Amino acid sequence: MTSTEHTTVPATAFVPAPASPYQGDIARYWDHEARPVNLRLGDVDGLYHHHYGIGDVDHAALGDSGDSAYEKRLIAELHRLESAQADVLIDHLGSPGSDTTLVDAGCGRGGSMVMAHQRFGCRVEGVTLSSKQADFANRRARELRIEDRVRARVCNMLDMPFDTGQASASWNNESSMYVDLQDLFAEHARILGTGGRYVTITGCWNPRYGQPSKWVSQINAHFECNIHSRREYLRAMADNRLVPQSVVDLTAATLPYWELRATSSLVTGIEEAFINSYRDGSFQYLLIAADRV
Ligand SMILES: C[S@@+](CC[C@H](N)C(=O)[O-])C[C@H]1O[C@@H](n2cnc3c(N)ncnc32)[C@H](O)[C@@H]1O
Ligand SMILES: CC(C)=CCC/C(C)=C/COP(=O)(O)OP(=O)(O)O
Ligand SMILES: [Mg+2]
Repeated sequence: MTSTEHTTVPATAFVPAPASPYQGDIARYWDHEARPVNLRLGDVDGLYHHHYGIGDVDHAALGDSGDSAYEKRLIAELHRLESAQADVLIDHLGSPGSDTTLVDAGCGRGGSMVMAHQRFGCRVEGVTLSSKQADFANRRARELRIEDRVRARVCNMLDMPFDTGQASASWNNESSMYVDLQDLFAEHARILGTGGRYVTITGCWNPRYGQPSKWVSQINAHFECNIHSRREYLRAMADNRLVPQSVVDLTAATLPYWELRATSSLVTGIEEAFINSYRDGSFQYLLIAADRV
C-alpha cells in the first residue's frame, strides 16, 4: 500500500460520541432511514443518493403510464434526474488531478463520492453522522473495487479529520441545513488550500419572501433540519474566505422532478411542500460554487 492509499481499518470501527444532542438525533434519523424512494432509485445502477433531481423529464423514455413497466421507467427517470444533479455539482469542482483529495461533507450513502471519483480518478473522503450510511458507502466502494480511493467515515463535518489545506475541493450536497453556516464554512476554509473550490447545492429560504414560509417550516419539521436563507449563505461565505464564483438558481430546473415524483407510488408526503414553496417563491434550490481565497 502506498502512503496515499486509505488504510483497511473499518471506517466505522470507532464511532465518536455525537458533538451535541441534536447531532445524536440526526445520526439516529439517518441510521433508521430506508425509504423506497431512495433505495429503489439507487438500485437502478448502484449509485445511492439522498438529494433531489434537476432537468427536464424525458417523456419519450418515460412512455405511457398505462403499461405494466411504467413504474420501473418512472423510477429510472427520477434516478436519472438525481444523478444529473450530482453531475452539475461535480461540473463546478474544477479539474482536480487524480492525486488530489476531495471531501464530501455529509456524504449520505456515497453516490456523489463515487461519481466524483469516476470523473477525476481522485481520492474522495466522505463524512456522515450515520454509521449505517458510512458502512453502506464503504460496502459499495468495495463492490466497485475503489475502496482504496473512496471512503466514508463517521464524523462531524464541523470538525473533520483532515489537515489544514489537505483538500483540493469540498462540497455539501443537501447537507448544510443541519449545521451552523459560520462554523461549516470556517471548517471548509480550513481544509481547503488557497485556490481550492467549494460547492454546495442546497435548498434555502428566499429573503425576498420575508421569513420562512409555512412550507419551509414543514420541510424543516419533516427532516429535523434548519433551512438557512440565501442571505446567510452568502454572508457566511464572505466571512470565511469563500468567494462565490457562480450562483445558479436551480429552482425552475428541479420542479419537473418534483412534479413527476408527486405522481409516483413512492411519494413520501413532502412533495406538496417543495412544489408549493418553489412556486410561491419562498424557497429556492441553489448551487453556489466558491473560490477559497
Ligand atoms: C440529505 S443527506 C445528503 C447526503 C448526500 N450529500 C447526498 O447527496 O446523497 C444529509 C447528510 O448530511 C449528514 N450530516 C448532517 N449533519 C452532519 C454533520 N454535522 N456532520 C456530518 N454529516 C452530517 C447526514 O448524516 C446525511 O448523510
Ligand atoms: C433541499 C432540502 C431542504 C433538503 C433537506 C435535506 C434532505 C433530507 C435531502 C434529501 O434526502 P432524501 O433523498 O433522503 O429525501 P427523500 O426521502 O425525500 O427523497
Ligand atoms: Mg431521496
